[in-house]
Amino acid sequence: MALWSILKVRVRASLRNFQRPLTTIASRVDERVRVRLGEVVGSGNVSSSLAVREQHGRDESFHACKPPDVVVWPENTAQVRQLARICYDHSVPMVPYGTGTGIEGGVVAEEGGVCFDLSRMTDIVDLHEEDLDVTVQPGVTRVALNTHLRHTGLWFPVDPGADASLCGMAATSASGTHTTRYGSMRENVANLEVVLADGRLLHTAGEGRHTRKTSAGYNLTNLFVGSEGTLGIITSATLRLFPQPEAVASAVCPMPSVTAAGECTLQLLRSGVPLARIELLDDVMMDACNRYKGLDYAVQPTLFLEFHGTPASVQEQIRTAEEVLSGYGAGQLRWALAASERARLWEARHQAYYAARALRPGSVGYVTDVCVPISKLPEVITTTKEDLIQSRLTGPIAGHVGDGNFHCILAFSEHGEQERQRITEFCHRLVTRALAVGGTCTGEHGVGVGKRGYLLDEVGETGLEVMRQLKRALDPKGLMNPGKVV
Ligand SMILES: Cc1cc2c(cc1C)N(C[C@H](O)[C@H](O)[C@H](O)COP(=O)(O)OP(=O)(O)OC[C@H]1O[C@@H](n3cnc4c(N)ncnc43)[C@H](O)[C@@H]1O)c1[nH]c(=O)[nH]c(=O)c1N2
Ligand SMILES: CCCCCCC(=O)C(=O)O
Ligand SMILES: [Mn+2]
Repeated sequence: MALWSILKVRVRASLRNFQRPLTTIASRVDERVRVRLGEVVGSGNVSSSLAVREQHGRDESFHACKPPDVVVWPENTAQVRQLARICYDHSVPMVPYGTGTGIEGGVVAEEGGVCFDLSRMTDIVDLHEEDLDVTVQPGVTRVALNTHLRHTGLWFPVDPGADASLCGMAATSASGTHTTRYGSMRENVANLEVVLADGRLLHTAGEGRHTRKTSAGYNLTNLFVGSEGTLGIITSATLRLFPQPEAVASAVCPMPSVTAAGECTLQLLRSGVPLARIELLDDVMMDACNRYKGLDYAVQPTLFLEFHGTPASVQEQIRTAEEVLSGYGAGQLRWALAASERARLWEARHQAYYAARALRPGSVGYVTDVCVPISKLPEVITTTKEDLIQSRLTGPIAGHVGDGNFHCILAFSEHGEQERQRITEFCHRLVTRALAVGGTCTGEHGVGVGKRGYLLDEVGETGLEVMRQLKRALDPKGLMNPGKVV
C-alpha cells in the first residue's frame, strides 16, 4: 500500500477512536440564546457578523476556518461564568479565544457555538514583587506584562515569537527561546482561575494562593496547562517572575553542519553553562531571514546564543562556550551586546515563521513541531534535512535546540494538491521519527486539530482513556472546544 494510503487509513482509524463525551450539542446558537448572551455582556460586546466570526474561526496556521456562530467579549469573570452557564443550559459549544496566534487550529470552531474572545479582560490584577509573582487576566499579553514590569527589575521569560495572551500560552503550554534556562508555561504557572463548562469557578491551587511550590493534592494547575480550552476557560493566571539579568550577551555563530550544531548543543548543555538561549537556524532558514530582514549573516547552519548573569559570570560562561564551540568547527562569533543590537538579532529569529513563508509569496505555512530527547536531536534533525531534500520540499528549520525541540515550515500554495500531499507525508514521517526515539508529536504548539491523530501513539490507550475520563468529569456534555485534543 502506498504511504499516502497507509496514512489515510491510520488517520481515519484514530478519528474513529474519538469517543467525544458529548451528549447533545446544539448545532446552532438560536435567537433565544443570542439574546441572553447579549443581556450579560451588552450589545457592544456580542457579534454575529460574518467578518467577525470568520476572523475568530481560524488562527495563524493553514488550518481551515470554521467560524463560531457568535462572538462575545466578556469584561470580567462574573460575565464569563454567566455566559458559560447559558451555553451549558442550552448545550452550546464554547471556544475560548486569546489572541488567535496559535498554529494548530485550536480556535477553529469545529462545531460552531460561542467564541469567548477574552481580549477585553486586560487587568494585571496582583503584582507581588517581593514574592516574584503576578496574576493576570486573559487579555494580558506577554509584551504588555513585560512592559508593565520594566521598572520593577522583574520579567516573565516565556516568549513564543508572537505576542500571545499569557492565558492562551498557559492553555497551549507554550514555550520559547528562553525555555532552556527558565522553563515553559508548565514550570511557570503557579495558579489558574478557571470557569468550568457549567459556570463553576475553580482555583487550581486554591483561591489567593501563590507559593513557589505545593504538594497539596493533585496538580490541577498543570492539568489545565496545555488543555487548549477543552476543560474550561482560564480567567486569570498566576505566573512566576524572574529578576532581569544584570548582564546579557548574545551571539550568532555559524556552524559547519546541522549535525555539528546539534552535537555542539549537547556538549554545551553538558558543560554546565547555564545557557539563557540556544537556537538553531539551518542554512535555508538563515537565507530566508537574511532576505526577509535585509541581513547579511552567512548562509550556513547557525546557532543563536545568549548568556545571562553578573558581568563576571557572563564572561566565564562565554569562555567555556567558546572552547566547546571551537571543538565543533564553529566559525567567527558575531556578538550583540547593546540592547538594541540584541533586539535586532532576536527579532530576526522570532520572525522565522514569516521569513519562511516569504520564500514563496502568497503561500500558506505548514508548521511542524516535534521534540525529542536532547541526545537524539543531532540524528533526528540530520535525517529530517535529508528527508526534505528527498521529498523535494523547501522546509527551513528553526529549533529551540536546548530543549530538543525544532520546527520546519513548509510554505505551499493552497492550489498545489500534490505538493501538499508530499508535505503531509513528510510531516507524518517526522512525527513518527520523533515518537520512535522517545519524543513527542508536539513540544509546544499543542495538539489542536493538527496532531489529534498522534495522541494515541504517544500516550497509549490507557493514557488517552484517562485523558478522556478527565474530560468527561469536567465537561460531561462535551461543550468545551469540541473536536480538539482528545
Ligand atoms: C510567529 C509565531 C511564532 C510562534 C507562535 C505563533 C506565531 C504566529 N507560537 C504559537 C502561539 O503563539 C502559541 O500557541 C500561543 O500560546 C497562543 O496564544 P493565543 O493567546 O494566541 O491563543 P489562541 O487564541 O491562538 O488559542 C490557542 C488555544 O488556546 C485556547 N485558549 C486561548 N485562551 C484561552 C483561555 N483564556 N482559556 C482557555 N483556553 C484558551 C484556545 O481555545 C485554543 O485552543 C509559538 N508557540 C510556542 O509555544 N513557542 C513558540 O516559539 C511560538 N512561536
Ligand atoms: C521554521 C520556523 C517555524 C516557526 C514556528 C513558530 C515557532 O514556534 C518559532 O519558534 O518561531
Ligand atoms: Mn517555537
